[in-house]
Amino acid sequence: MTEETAHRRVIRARAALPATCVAHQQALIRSRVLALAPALAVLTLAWIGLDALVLPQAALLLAAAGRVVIAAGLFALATLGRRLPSQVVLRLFVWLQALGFGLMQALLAKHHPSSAAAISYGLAPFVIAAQIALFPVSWPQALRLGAAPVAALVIGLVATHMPARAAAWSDALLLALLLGMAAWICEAQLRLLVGLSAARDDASHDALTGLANRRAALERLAVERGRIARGHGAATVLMLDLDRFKQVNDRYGHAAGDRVLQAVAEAIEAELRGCDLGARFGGEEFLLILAESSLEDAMRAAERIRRRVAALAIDVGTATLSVTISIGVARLRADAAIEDDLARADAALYRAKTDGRDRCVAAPADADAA
Ligand SMILES: Nc1nc2c(ncn2[C@@H]2O[C@H](COP(=O)(O)OP(=O)(O)OP(=O)(O)O)[C@@H](O)[C@H]2O)c(=O)[nH]1
Repeated sequence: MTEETAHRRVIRARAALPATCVAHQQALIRSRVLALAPALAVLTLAWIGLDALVLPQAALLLAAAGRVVIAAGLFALATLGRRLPSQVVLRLFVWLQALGFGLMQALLAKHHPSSAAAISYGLAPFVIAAQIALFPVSWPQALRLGAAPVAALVIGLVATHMPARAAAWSDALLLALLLGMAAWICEAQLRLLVGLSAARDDASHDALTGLANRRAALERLAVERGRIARGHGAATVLMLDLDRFKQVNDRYGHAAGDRVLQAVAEAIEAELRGCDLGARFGGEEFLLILAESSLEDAMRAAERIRRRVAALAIDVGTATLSVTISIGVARLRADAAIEDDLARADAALYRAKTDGRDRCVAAPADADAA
């Protein structure tokens, strides 16, 4: 199963989980398993020292061999986990421990009955249940993961012939309680993550148009400029402004103006590639950052956007409106401040306005150099 498929499954299971949140969730799950697995492997090996204090020689050999196998599995998971979907990594993590320690207890019970209940093995289901609580997954997912410690407990109880005893029922009850609490904590973590993702989204997006906001655009400009300064590629900025937009507000009202801004934003978005960024930079001003594009590429893109917007028929309830835009285009330069390049794009936009609007103009220095 690919990471993409695993993502889709999670989204289906939790319809409200936004895609950005799923990415954070997957990253958290993976990083926690990759941090825990080697630590548990070392602890598992170190426990052989304690086994030596309480187990007879023959049982000790079996226990040590089992612990080495489990630790090797955990180390392997820590190494290979980066290449597997994080949901798979998490399932392997809990089932490896559950089956490993459960089978260990069963083997010890078979060959060395008095050693079976000795230190640690009986604790494994409870420790695994507590570990599940460390992951931000939905409560149904947490309960499904809970099948692993339940299996470990059943194997242990059957192997030590305890099912009929009161202690077995209290173990089962304790495990159910722990799993319920783990599921609750998992769900709480997931909700926190959803809230955090939404807050991050709000901080970087414009609420009206859904485009990036000014802050996100400035951050992206700094990244692009850094790339250019290191000699990687070229980038351009497009400063875009609606023509005579005040008249739209004055004639049709602010709500109609907002609808126009949304329609223009959609048109812009439709023309951008995945590597570009479209941002609402001010009231009716947009800033587009085109990655890996020369001035000629940018002028072609600007013209496409201008034509697309001019062709819009925007239904604002009381009327269907057409609007035009003017665009100033400038290259990002390695040896200039970002503010200077923005000022050049702005100057080109001003030229487009004074030349009659509904047109694209390249910044003078770029046009000369091109
Ligand atoms: N509906 C709406 N209007 C906005 C928003 N932000 C800014 N505006 C309006 O955008 C208009 C900008 O008008 P001006 O700067 O005079 O420019 P213009 O009418 O577009 O004229 P030119 O740019 O010269 O073509 C003002 O009426 C602002 O109130 C917004 O979020 N929603």
